[in-house]
Amino acid sequence: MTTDTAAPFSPAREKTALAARDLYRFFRTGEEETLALRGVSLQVRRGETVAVVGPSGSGKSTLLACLAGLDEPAGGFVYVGGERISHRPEVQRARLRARRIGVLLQSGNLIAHLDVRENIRLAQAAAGRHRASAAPEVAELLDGVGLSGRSRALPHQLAGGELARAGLAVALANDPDVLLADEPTGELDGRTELRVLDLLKSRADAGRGVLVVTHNTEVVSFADRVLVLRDGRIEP
Ligand SMILES: Nc1ncnc2c1ncn2[C@@H]1O[C@H](COP(=O)(O)OP(=O)(O)OP(=O)(O)O)[C@@H](O)[C@H]1O
Repeated sequence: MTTDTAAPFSPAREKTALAARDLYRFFRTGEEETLALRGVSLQVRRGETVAVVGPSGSGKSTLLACLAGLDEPAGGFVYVGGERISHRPEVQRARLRARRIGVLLQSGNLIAHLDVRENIRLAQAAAGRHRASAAPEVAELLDGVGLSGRSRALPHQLAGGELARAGLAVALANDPDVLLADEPTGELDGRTELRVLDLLKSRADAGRGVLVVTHNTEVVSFADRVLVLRDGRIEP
């Protein structure tokens, strides 16, 4: 493993929103070792939506966590917007993530005691003043996800679909280069699902990258490319 800052491949900033090369991730539980990722390479170009599908246990959540810099791969690299996020101290990964990546996990990304507006502002503050000043307005973000009028609601006051959309607004709070989402349409009714898919599409149309992990066939058919993960590898 090298920690060289020079790009070992060509995650050209102008074309590539996200690039991963040769990602390996092991888990050890007692005597048992699980190889969750076995050499995963992928790119998400600017303007592109990529869906990752695969059976349970194939490594999708592990991959998403490594791409987001929430987890460190044992080997390989992740670049976002041309900057390496893997193999950096946690504090640097968090800063880079706040500035460049929107992450929507199924576990949610909202702070329970803050209302929706405060959650968005917190995400913007985490990216620093410079970035926040260029970030979308709270009202614009909420309008985009169809939650105008819910800005003062606390997470526990939101229904499942509203919660998912509030999470999406937080993930988009800093106009990220790339949006990484785990089942973004998981709990949505048909109409809201279409709205979220439109929003993801408009992210890509605006030159950002979108990568979604999903089992939903609507989401799969809307993606520009589909990657199948099986036993920690992308199928050729
Ligand atoms: N913290 C952990 N400790 C031990 N093993 C783990 C850990 N996290 C994941 N694994 C193992 O790594 C493999 C990949 O898990 P992962 O959760 O990434 O799969 P997945 O495709 O997201 O599954 P699902 O669709 O069920 O969420 C599985 O065998 C899982 O048991």
